[in-house]
Amino acid sequence: MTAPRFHVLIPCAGSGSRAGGEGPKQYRPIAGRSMVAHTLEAFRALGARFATLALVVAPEDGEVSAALPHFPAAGEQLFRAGGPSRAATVRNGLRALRAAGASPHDWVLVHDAARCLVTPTQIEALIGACEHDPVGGLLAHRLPDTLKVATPEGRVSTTLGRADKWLAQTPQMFRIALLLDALDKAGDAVTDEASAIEAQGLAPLLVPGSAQNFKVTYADDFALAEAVLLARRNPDLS
Ligand SMILES: Nc1ccn([C@@H]2O[C@H](COP(=O)(O)OP(=O)(O)OP(=O)(O)O)[C@@H](O)[C@H]2O)c(=O)n1
Ligand SMILES: C[C@](O)(CO)[C@H](O)COP(=O)(O)O
Repeated sequence: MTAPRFHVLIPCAGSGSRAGGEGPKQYRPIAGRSMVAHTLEAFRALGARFATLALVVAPEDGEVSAALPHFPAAGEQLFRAGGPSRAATVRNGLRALRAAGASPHDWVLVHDAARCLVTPTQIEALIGACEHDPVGGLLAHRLPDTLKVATPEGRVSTTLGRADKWLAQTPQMFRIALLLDALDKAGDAVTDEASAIEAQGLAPLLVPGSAQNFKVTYADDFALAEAVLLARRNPDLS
């Protein structure tokens, strides 16, 4: 069998409702460029590591060309195949990847457009930890805070032990055929790829990520993301 290749799939078809503001959050400027431009840059920095770098946007998307003027370049694909949920977007993107020539046995790294702080070092760490693993895995961050369970009235009902709790991040890396089959069976309720794999009775590998690889979700996350990106440009601040 030929060696598996690595593909990147970036779901970029969300509406960003929790972030508020005008238009989908992934196209809003952070530190001088669109959020998704920063996301893409982290993968482009790894050059020939990836056979395909694909972005999945909504069919009616009218902003991606302005947000990413030099996309798609060679080895890059724009799929106008976003769906109503993140899971649907990823499923449609995986099918488009297969139609574009990716093999069932190849690896795919699925990464949120909204995690614009991921670094090439973190991506390489995930690949290094997973490429010989029988299941695959995900970047994740050990829960740093005490974890409370709430009552419907907004009071604490109990406190959970945190030693075995991790925050799921992306990229999440699995074989294409395994992931597509798992997502087909899981439906739209799963919020990440690992959940679909878990539902098949498999145990994805947790690979330590970083608190900085957070998902820009709420309005005040933009300022934090911008501060981190600017600090990385200025080593005196980082
Ligand atoms: N139907 C969807 C929903 C989400 N996403 C993508 O999945 C990633 C993570 O989703 P998140 O940012 O949490 O979702 P949004 O839908 O953008 O935001 P919200 O849930 O606040 O509306 C983002 O890159 C988003 O663009 C997608 O491609 N298709
Ligand atoms: C995939 C993810 O980023 C892992 O934390 C997250 O589950 C996306 O979920 P959301 O419901 O779209 O925020």
